[in-house]
This record gives sequence, C-alpha cells and structure tokens, in this order.
Amino acid sequence: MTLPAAERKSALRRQIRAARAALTAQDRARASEGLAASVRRARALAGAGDTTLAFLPHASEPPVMAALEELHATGSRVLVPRVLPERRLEWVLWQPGEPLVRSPHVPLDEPSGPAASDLRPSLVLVPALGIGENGVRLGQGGGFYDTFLASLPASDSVLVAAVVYDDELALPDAPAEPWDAVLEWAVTPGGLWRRRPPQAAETRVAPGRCPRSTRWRLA
Ligand SMILES: Nc1nc2c(c(=O)[nH]1)N(C=O)[C@@H](CNc1ccc(C(=O)N[C@@H](CCC(=O)O)C(=O)O)cc1)CN2
Ligand SMILES: Nc1ncnc2c1ncn2[C@@H]1O[C@H](COP(=O)(O)OP(=O)(O)OP(=O)(O)O)[C@@H](O)[C@H]1O
Repeated sequence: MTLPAAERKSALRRQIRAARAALTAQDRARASEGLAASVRRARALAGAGDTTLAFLPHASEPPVMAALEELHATGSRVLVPRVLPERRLEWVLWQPGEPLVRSPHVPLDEPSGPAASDLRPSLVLVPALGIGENGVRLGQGGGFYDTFLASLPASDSVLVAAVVYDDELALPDAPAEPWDAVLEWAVTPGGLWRRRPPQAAETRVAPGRCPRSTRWRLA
C-alpha cells in the first residue's frame, strides 16, 4: 500500500538531509562555484529589474553564499526571507556581513532590518530539498514557500528557480500535496535547468538533459 504523501515527504527529507550531511568540504566548495555560475546564467535570463529574492543557506543547504555575494557586488538588489507567524514570509534587504538574529519561529538566523515594502523580483531562488520530475517542490516542511509563491503575481518576467544539488533534481516519485509549488526552473551546481512540457520532451532528444529525465534540460 502507498503511504500518505506527508509520510513519504518525511522519509525523503530524512534521506536527502543525510546525503547532504555526508558531503565533504571539497564537494561543497565545488558546488559553491557551480552554483555561482548557474545563478549568473539565471540572472542573465531573468526579467528586468535586477532584484533577487534569495535565501541565506544554513547547515547543509546548497552553498549559495558566494552567488549572493557576487549578485550584491555586481549591483543586484538582494532580499532574503524572514519568517512570520502563520506560514508567512517577509523580505529584508541583505548585504554581506549583515548582522543576523535567531528567528523566534524556526531554527534559523535572519536579518533584523526593516521589511521591504516593494519586492518587484526579477529572480527568485527557492530553497528546496528536492524537485520532482514533474516540477513539484519538496521543502523543509514549514509550508512557507508554498504560501509565498502562490501569492506572487503571475508574470512572465520573473524567473522562479529551485536551488538543489544535481542528484536532487527530477526525482521520479516526488510526493505531492495539493498546495505544493510546481517549478519550471532549477539552479544546481551543474547548471540552470528548465522543465519542458511532456509532449515537447518526448519528441526531441537533445544534449544537456538531466540523467534521470527527458523533461529537464540545460537552459
Ligand atoms: N535558508 C533557508 N531559509 C529559509 C527557508 C529554507 O528552507 N532555507 N525556509 C523555507 O521554508 C523558511 C524557513 N523554514 C524552515 C522550516 C523548517 C525548518 C526546520 O524545522 N528545520 C529543522 C530540520 C532541518 C534539518 O534536519 O536539516 C532544524 O533545523 O532543526 C527550518 C526552516 C524561510 N527561510
Ligand atoms: N496552502 C496550504 N493549505 C493548507 N495547509 C498548508 C498549505 N501549505 C502548507 N500547509 C501546511 O504546511 C505543512 C508543510 O507543508 P509542506 O510539507 O508542503 O512544506 P514545504 O513546502 O516542504 O515547506 P517550506 O516551503 O517551508 O520549505 C503541511 O503539512 C500543511 O499542513
């Protein structure tokens, strides 16, 4: 019998966190460089405005700090989330060296500056533990990004990309619940990936596709 999605998500989260925790410092240094290049590519394809909604990586999350520093150094406006009650996020302007304080809601350190009133993102980097073949996102389990992404006005000019390791992209049996965000883009150390509709994927064989999937292609 198939377990309920929530239980399958918990098992998958445990498995992915354990795999992340086993990475060496050298693995992470290499990933950091790859992620910086992939974020550069995402920024180049993103819409006008040059505002990135990012996240400060904690513990074993993919090391995007070098990418954020580069965004900041080259003039992008970088905002990071702060957790509010009731699964809500607000966004705070970030710069390298920004002092952080412990969140009263989740085990994370966050900036304490004023919340930005005007987001206008061109690029959204979404933390994730895994992304399904069909684009469904597995997060840390708070439901924060599902709520936030659902509130973003639909726009062709915003590039919304999950940030995961390469072997966490295109998971074949990712559990999905009705509220889960489904993403079209992913940033990994190996590149910037875009998910194609099923028909397009089945009729074409192109280089640069994800090893587990004909639907995710390098962009
Ligand atoms: N860097 C980062 N910031 C983020 C998120 C995220 O995923 N990554 N979030 C995305 O929604 C929000 C915070 N959500 C969170 C939800 C649950 C836990 C949590 O319970 N963590 C546990 C287990 C982690 C582990 O075992 O690795 C803990 O730290 O004890 C942390 C953050 C907003 N900020
Ligand atoms: N739109 C929603 N309606 C009702 N409940 C929700 C909704 N979004 C999230 N939840 C609740 O939040 C919990 C966590 O959701 P889920 O496991 O999808 O989080 P996640 O996407 O992994 O987390 P995060 O976005 O914080 O990384 C769910 O168990 C559910 O109870």
